[in-house]
Amino acid sequence: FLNPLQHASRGRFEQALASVKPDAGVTSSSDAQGLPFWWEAVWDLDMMKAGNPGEKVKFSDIARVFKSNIEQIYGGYASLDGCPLAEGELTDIADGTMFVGLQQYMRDYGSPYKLCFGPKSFLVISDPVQARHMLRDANANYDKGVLAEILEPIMGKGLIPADPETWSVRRRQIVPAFHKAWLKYMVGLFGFCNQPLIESLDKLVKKGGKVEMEEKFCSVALDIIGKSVFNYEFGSVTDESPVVRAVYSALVEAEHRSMTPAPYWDLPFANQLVPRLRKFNADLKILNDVLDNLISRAKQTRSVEDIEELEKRNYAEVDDPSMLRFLVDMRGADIDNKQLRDDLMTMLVAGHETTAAVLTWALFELTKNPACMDKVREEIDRVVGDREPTYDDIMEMKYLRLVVAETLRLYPQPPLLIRRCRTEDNLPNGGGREATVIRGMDIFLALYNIHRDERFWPNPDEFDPMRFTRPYQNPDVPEWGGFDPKKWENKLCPTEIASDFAYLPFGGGQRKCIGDEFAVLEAVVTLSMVLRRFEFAFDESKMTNVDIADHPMNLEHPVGMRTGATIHTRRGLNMVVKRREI
Ligand code: HEM
Repeated sequence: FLNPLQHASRGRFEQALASVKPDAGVTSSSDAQGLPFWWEAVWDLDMMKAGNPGEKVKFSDIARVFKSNIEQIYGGYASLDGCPLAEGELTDIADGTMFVGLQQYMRDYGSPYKLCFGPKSFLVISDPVQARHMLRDANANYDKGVLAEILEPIMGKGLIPADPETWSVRRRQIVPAFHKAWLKYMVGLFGFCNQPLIESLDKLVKKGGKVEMEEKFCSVALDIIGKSVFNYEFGSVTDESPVVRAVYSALVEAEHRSMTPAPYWDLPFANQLVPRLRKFNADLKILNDVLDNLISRAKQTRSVEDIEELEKRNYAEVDDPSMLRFLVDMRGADIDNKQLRDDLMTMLVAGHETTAAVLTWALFELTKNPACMDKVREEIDRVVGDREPTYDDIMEMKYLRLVVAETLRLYPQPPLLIRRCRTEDNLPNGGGREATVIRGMDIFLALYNIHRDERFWPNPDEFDPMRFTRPYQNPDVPEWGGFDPKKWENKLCPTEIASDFAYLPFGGGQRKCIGDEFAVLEAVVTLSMVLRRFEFAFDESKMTNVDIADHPMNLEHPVGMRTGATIHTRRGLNMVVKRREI
């Protein structure tokens, strides 16, 4: 449908424009960037089509889009939604550093702007008021769009990609699994799972001390998530089994897909013919077999209980404290095998690399900031010493929790959230401009941009964990409620509420991360155990000649590290480690 339209419309509309304004000065920002306006109409129609699967785009829609585009071009706007257009290079999305480019566009165009990659376009939102609207107030108007399509082969209908109907049933059943008694028990498990990491670092110290810490953190996070979610021992810190390789391969493919604009995996016979897809499918089978096995075993020993009873369990006496056990035992829970597997797979993917990324960046920032490192160590020495930390210790180590929070502000992983508009919606202006989001529009919510915007975070690029203890208001953005430390007083970490949606490492609103507390507890335990025992310095021999301050998230970074966003190309956090003298 769209191709002939593109060809036919090109000449006619350019002619039509010329006759209306024969020597018109260029008024549309899209024209100013060399994008012909008919493309915008095609994009807008393409959105509507995507938002309407199975339904034909009506003639009235086509007429409306073209009329509106012509009006808006002459009214000085660029596209149907009234947003300026930015033109992207496809390579920007393929190399995993797209969010750095998105920040530059935000400085040029504000929020929102429309980013066009060849035939595809995304509305990019970089404003807390608009984020609050989309994530919380008008959440029902949006779904996971492109993300759900990409993740479906791996996570099926797990919570992250789930459509709103599946999501509302599953979320209600999974939330109780993260109850307080379980989280407290998990803290002990985190300490236990960190012991092999300590031993492995000790061995490396004896061999000269060179270590790639991102890989180590990935391994410990995998061991933790395997044990806590389905009581499975990956043992990845000490070994690399075929199952561990299969997990990494599935993660790599998920990453790759999330940055590949063309869904080549959907092409006929691609799964049989493309070697990387054949490997991916084989790895996914290994993983699914393991999960299916664990699920059948858990179901064979099912002992049904009410949620209230399950939440009161004495975990010290429970054989299998895993989340799988809880979900299987819950009375009235939907325990369809496929759904359980999708949920477990989702936890595995969601809870592994994200935590590994925050650990990696925290160590990176602390190594760069010795004064912060000293403060962290003073706290760990005073509160925990050589013990394994408890839940109460973590509550007492406020500075270390703030270090984790500040790391998540500077390096949110994921750096953007993806949505698709289900019903036409109007965005408030906030600190940007009002816009109409048309049905089917794909959206990037650029967390990285919001987290590093000086209108919401003074000295935004500075690593300053104590910023979360200071209130902040900005009268220039009256719709934004500011940052209020009192609003997170009884929580583990600052929240989206305390920052009125300017701090969103775990998202916000109804689809907020379900594992946020789990992740912070895990990060604090791991950092406190590692930093108590070891000293780290950057491995100079691995550095490139690119200035450290230039591109903190760039591929050419001196330590070659990025967030887990592209595991397959990462070069890791190369360090020299030695035992700490206490
Ligand atoms: C530092 C670690 C983590 C970060 C930064 C993080 C970040 C996020 C973000 C930003 C979202 C919202 C996605 C969206 O709105 O599109 C999310 C959702 C989710 N996360 Fe996490 N996450 C982390 C750890 C975990 C852990 C440990 C688990 C599970 C054990 C987990 C499970 C989930 C699930 C199931 C969702 C989907 C929730 C829903 O849609 O209802 N995450 N996470």
